[in-house]
Amino acid sequence: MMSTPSNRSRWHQKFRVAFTGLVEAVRMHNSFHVHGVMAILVIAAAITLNVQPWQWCVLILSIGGVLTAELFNTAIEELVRVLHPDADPRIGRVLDIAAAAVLVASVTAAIVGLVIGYTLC
Ligand SMILES: Nc1ncnc2c1ncn2[C@@H]1O[C@H](COP(=O)(O)OP(=O)(O)OP(=O)(O)O)[C@@H](O)[C@H]1O
Repeated sequence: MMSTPSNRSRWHQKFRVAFTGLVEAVRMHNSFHVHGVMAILVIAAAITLNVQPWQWCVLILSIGGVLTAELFNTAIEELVRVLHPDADPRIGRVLDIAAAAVLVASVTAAIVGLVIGYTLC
């Protein structure tokens, strides 16, 4: 299919709103700073240990998984703040489950990093 100027501007708009969302999430939530520092440390270790291309892929997928989980968690938190700012145990459960998704992604990523690090030492 031909890429028309209107298609291109629609895609440009999609990238623009997604990038704006990313910047907003990082600006408003400190958790991203922690994940960012961890990601930089992992990338620095991977460069120092001269990891294989497939190991790079696994590490990048793990980092992406954590950041994606944190973005969904942040989106749910922001939605709750707008739609239901009052305390409610049912809302609390939803937020706890979203936080659990970040925990699972982070622990999995840490195990992946440890396994790759162990095989290289
Ligand atoms: N409206 C609410 N009703 C019930 N419990 C809530 C509500 N808002 C927050 N909580 C409880 O507080 C916990 C922390 O929620 P909060 O949205 O403050 O995340 P946070 O600690 O600020 O996370 P982050 O650092 O990612 O912003 C939730 O997991 C939930 O248990």
